[in-house]
Amino acid sequence: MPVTNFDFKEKYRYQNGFDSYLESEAVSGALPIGHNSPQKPPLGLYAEKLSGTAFTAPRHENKQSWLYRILPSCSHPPFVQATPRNGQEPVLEQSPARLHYIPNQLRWDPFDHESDTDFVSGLRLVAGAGDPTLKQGLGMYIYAAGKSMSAQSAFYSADGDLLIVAQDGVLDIRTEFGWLLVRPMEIAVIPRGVRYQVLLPSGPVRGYALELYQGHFQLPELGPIGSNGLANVRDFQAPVACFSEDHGSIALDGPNSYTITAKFNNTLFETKQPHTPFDVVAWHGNYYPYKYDLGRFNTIGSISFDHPDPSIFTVLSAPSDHAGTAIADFVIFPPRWLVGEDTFRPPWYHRNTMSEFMGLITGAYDAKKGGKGGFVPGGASLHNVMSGHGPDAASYEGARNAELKPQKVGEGSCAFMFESCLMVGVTDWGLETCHKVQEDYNEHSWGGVKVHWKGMPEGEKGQGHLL
Ligand SMILES: O=C(O)Cc1cc(O)ccc1O
Ligand SMILES: [Fe+2]
Repeated sequence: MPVTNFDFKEKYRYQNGFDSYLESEAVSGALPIGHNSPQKPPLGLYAEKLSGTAFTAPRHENKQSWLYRILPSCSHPPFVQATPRNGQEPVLEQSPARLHYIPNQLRWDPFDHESDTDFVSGLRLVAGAGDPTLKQGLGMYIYAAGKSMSAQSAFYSADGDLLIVAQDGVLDIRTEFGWLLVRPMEIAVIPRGVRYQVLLPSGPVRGYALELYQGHFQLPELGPIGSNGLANVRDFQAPVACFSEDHGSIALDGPNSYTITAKFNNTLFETKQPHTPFDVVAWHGNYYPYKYDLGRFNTIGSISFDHPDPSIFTVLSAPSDHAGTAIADFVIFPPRWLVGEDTFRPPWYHRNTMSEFMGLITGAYDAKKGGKGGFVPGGASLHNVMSGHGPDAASYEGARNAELKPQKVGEGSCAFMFESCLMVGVTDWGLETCHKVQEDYNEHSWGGVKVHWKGMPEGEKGQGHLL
């Protein structure tokens, strides 16, 4: 029987901090002191470095971790392209030629739960931009899984960092660095290359994910807000080291074999090895998986007038090379007080040079009706570059006529947005195969917008500027 070092009370201990330099050892003395790679690391472990940036990246960007493990991760036979399992395959196709770039506003009904998939086979690329081979762009996913990944398996992506937004069901994520329990209203980030396994302790799961092909998520600058607010550094949680001792002694295809699946240029490859990939006894570094509870977000807004830009609700931001312009911002709309005087309080009508993919974790969104055919938990919308959008007609009329008392909006609800500076293409799956696109989205939302124009003031009638 494989031996693991955790007792269940200890399993979900975390270390706190964002982009911190952390260290953790499951057995005391496993971390070398004053060295990264001694001639013989403690306890007979191998030292292995995991780089999340170029060796020469500037210090403030540099990301790496040192793992002290029973066997190095290279000890496996060559990868071969994975064959479909029970016809259940993830939908990952992202060649720009296969994506549909369309200016229409799109909205999806809640995506289906699935029973036969695990986290990997249940990944569906809905939309994306760029190319993982060039380390440019991003992919936007829905996941729906009904089964845990096999205890003898692990997955990693060479394509990017994966931000997971849990919408329904609990994910128990075993990583090389230790465990993360991710519940609805929590998010997790699994950096490029980190091996992990997703277990479902309480049944089927569904949620959203964003894969970032370039750079890493950062906390947004706070500017005049000051040194606290929005997502605070100490509320990000990283695992503690936790390992299995199953270093294997039987044949590669024997019952004790571990399957490692790699996502490499949006194609899955597999290999089998006799030893567990979860054999990291200790680690130190600033390149690690982490989770964050969205309930801890310190929401900030206007206390005078006007509706501010949604950038004040940014949890994490992945910048492009151009200051202030993100490849991906992860933005949430949590419960908050609105007090603006003489203000139209919901989002204004707008067109944006950025593209906006939105999802709803729970509850309702203040600019859109819920219910059948509306914006519903587990569904999504996409307002691409310069596609006009804003409150649906009923929400507009409601807010236009509302008495402007202090009002708590979004109680018990949370919508989110993946906002990108890139034009986003939609996959065949997102447009056709999923059968969730709402054909009447425009009509349903804006078909009923009324004319409120009062006509030319008396003295102006008949003037030449009306053509
Ligand atoms: O379109 C949306 O619903 C998202 C959004 C919200 C907001 O408060 C301001 C701008 C914006 O794009
Ligand atoms: Fe918008």
